[in-house]
Order: sequence, then C-alpha cells, then structure tokens
Amino acid sequence: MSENGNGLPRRRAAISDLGEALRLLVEHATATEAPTEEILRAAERIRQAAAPLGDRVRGRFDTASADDLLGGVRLYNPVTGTGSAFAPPLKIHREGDVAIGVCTLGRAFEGPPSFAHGGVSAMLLDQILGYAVTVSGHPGMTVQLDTGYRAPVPLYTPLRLTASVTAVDGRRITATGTITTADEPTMLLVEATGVFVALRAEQAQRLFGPVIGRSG
Ligand SMILES: CCCCCCCCCCCCCCCC(=O)SCCNC(=O)CCNC(=O)[C@H](O)C(C)(C)COP(=O)(O)OP(=O)(O)OC[C@H]1O[C@@H](n2cnc3c(N)ncnc32)[C@H](O)[C@@H]1OP(=O)(O)O
Repeated sequence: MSENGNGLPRRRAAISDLGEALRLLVEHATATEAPTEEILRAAERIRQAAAPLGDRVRGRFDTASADDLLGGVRLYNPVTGTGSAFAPPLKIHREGDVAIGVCTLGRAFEGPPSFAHGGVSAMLLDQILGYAVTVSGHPGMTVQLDTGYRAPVPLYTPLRLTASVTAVDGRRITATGTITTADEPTMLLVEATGVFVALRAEQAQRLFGPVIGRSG
C-alpha cells in the first residue's frame, strides 16, 4: 500500500494516534487492578479491535508505507516510534554536537519495583547513541554497548538523555551517553559507551539487500 499527496501526513497522524491509544492500553493493562471479569471483557474487545488491522499486513522485508527510511522516518521504531505500542516514545533533538532525548517511562518498563528495567535503559541509550553517530555523518551498527548503572532510573519521572560522538577511527565510531532525570541533570543515573561500525558495501547488501530492493 502506498499513499502520497495529503494521504501520507494523514496516515502518519493516524498511525501516531493508534500508537498513543495502544500505549494508553499498555499502561492501563500493566497497572490495572480492575475486577477479573472486566479484564476478561477487555481482552475480548481488544481481540475484536485488532482483527481488521491484521487483514492487510506487510511482509518481513517490506518497509511500512508511511515510513521514509532515508529520511529517518520510522514510525514503528521500538524506542522513538510514535506508532509503536512499546516505545516510550523517546523524543530526540540536537543541540550542537550533542543529542538530547526526553521521555517518561511508565509501568510497562518496570524492572526493580518502581524503577526502570536495566535493559530498557540500555535500549534508550543504544538509540540515542545511534542517533548521535548518524547525525555526525558516520552511520553504523552497534557492535558493542557498555552500560554503567550508577543509580536506579525512576518511573513516571521525566528523563533526560544525552549522547555525543567521542572518536572516529576508520570504520569504528565511539559515542558516549547518559541518563539523568530532567530535574537533576547533573546526577548521573546511567552512562554508556557504544562502538558503532560503518558497514562495508557488501555487508550492507548482505544484511539489507532484500529491504533496499523492495522499498521506494
Ligand atoms: C535524515 C536524517 C535522519 C536522522 C535521524 C536518524 C536517526 C537514526 C538513529 C538510528 C539509531 C539506531 C540505534 C540502534 C542501532 C542498533 O541497534 S544496530 C543493531 C544491533 N547491532 C547489530 O545487529 C550488529 C551485529 N554485528 C554485525 O552484523 C557485524 O559485526 C558487522 C556490524 C556487520 C561488522 O562486521 P564484522 O565482521 O564484525 O566487522 P568487520 O567489518 O570485519 O570490521 C569492522 C571493524 O569493527 C571492529 N569491531 C567489530 N566488532 C567490534 C567490537 N565488538 N568492538 C570493537 N570493535 C569491533 C573490527 O575490529 C573492525 O575494526 P578494524 O579492523 O577495521 O579497525
């Protein structure tokens, strides 16, 4: 399915609206103490609502019609995608050479009680490090991600992430990043160093050839 003209902005807005509804559902479903019968009724209604969406789906190697890979539009990215049920979503922008991210994590991201799962922090950092690496003009794939957990990351608290490239060594790009709360940006919660590798042409073709061949 492809849409152009006014159809594409409307479709992207609709996908983001669905994503927001799904995130509300995930948040309520994760936090609910509703009666068991209400949970059973909700499960049935949700299955009914999901069915028509499954009538027309894209294949594994098909890019979403609303996405723009080269333009950086990925509505279903699990970290930043506004159409994703799983994404916080993390919102990233640039301030000079530094990437800044903001998000708030709900109950679905819980690890230790009332705090974020450590893997979620690593996921957020991988994404913002990858963003910093991409906008620096040296895009690559993560080959190593080292995370240091200094203090637990609180749920339901606005968070601030930063990332910047610290070294470019041939095809290897190193970036470092942090997570703090928005209110206390000097109190480090999690830090990370990521190593990214720029793909050789044959690696890009081997890994993404089927996707590149079908998009556009
Ligand atoms: C329009 C604007 C839009 C802007 C907005 C866009 C925003 C857009 C944001 C996207 C943000 C996504 C952020 C998520 C990023 C993932 O999550 S990527 C997914 C996770 N990563 C992977 O799946 C990668 C898996 N690894 C691989 O497939 C292979 O390792 C690779 C990457 C193809 C590289 O192949 P390889 O054979 O391992 O490495 P090779 O090519 O032989 O060597 C490359 C170099 O890297 C080195 N290297 C390899 N592994 C390591 C390691 N672990 N540590 C250190 N060095 C290493 C090698 O030693 C070698 O160095 P040199 O000898 O050249 O000095």
